[in-house]
Amino acid sequence: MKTGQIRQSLSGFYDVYADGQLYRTRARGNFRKRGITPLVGDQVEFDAPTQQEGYILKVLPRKTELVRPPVANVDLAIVVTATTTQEFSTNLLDRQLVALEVAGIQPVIYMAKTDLLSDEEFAARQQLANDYEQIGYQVIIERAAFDAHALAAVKAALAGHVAVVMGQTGAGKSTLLNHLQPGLDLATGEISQALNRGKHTTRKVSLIEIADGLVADTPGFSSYEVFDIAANELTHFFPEFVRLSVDCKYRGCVHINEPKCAVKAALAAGTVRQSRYDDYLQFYETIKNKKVIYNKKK
Ligand SMILES: Nc1nc2c(ncn2[C@@H]2O[C@H](COP(=O)(O)OP(=O)(O)OP(=O)(O)O)[C@@H](O)[C@H]2O)c(=O)[nH]1
Ligand SMILES: [Zn+2]
Repeated sequence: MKTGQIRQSLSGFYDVYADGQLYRTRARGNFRKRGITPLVGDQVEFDAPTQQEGYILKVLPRKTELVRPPVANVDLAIVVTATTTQEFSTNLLDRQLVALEVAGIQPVIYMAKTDLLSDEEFAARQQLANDYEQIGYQVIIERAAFDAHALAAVKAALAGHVAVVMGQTGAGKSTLLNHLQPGLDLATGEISQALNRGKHTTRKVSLIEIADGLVADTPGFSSYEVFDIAANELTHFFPEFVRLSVDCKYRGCVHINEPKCAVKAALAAGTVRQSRYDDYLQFYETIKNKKVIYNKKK
């Protein structure tokens, strides 16, 4: 028996990487009955008499599980964010960041399309990037799109991680992936369409090695409309609020109507970004109004 990682899945076959090579395997017959679908990214135990005829015996517990793309154990997401005025919104960025925080996936923000900005607009985006770095997020922003600096920064961020590239339709996900892996030849502007054809579309999903990391070759995207959390938990997914809230007077303070709230004090002092607080309030209301049922997974 060997242990390895599924690097590609295609029509019932799973290519498992172990000891420097790939083994083509299938899932055991009883997996389907038990409702187990191996995913790319899974760590598995398998038997393989030859490199062409292996069987997956067991899927080891997953750290994370994404639906789009269907990849397990992703621990990092490159959030491709188009910076042009028409496309950029802090609200969308914050929604993506909260969704990733909830999923337990570390975000890295990649500011795309900076070449389309005026110097003034670029300076404003740099300021914004600074604010997000203060919060604790890594932000990659370069004046020239896809120059050596920007790509080197992305590669360095990927090291040691299983990553996925995400972002809005048209943000530049495929373009970034193509730059990271020349030869990948993802059709730009077509990925979302392909994904939208329906959940039954069987797409090949692979993890590709880039520098010292692994990246899903299929970008992910989502509307990030609802978070699977209760409104009073939302504060846990704003890292700057987490740090401040130890000084809120009330335990469990949600920083809205409570007196002596450290988050509101920081907001008044200008150390918390107004747009972050506004987005927090909006998400809070959305979660409340949708009466999202809190179903804790563990
Ligand atoms: N000028 C400029 N154009 C870019 C940049 N990144 C992407 N684009 C263009 O923006 C359009 C959309 O880029 P894609 O890479 O297809 O975007 P995507 O996020 O993969 O989009 P979907 O597949 O629809 O989800 C394409 O026409 C790209 O050429 C950039 O950094 N600068
Ligand atoms: Zn508070």
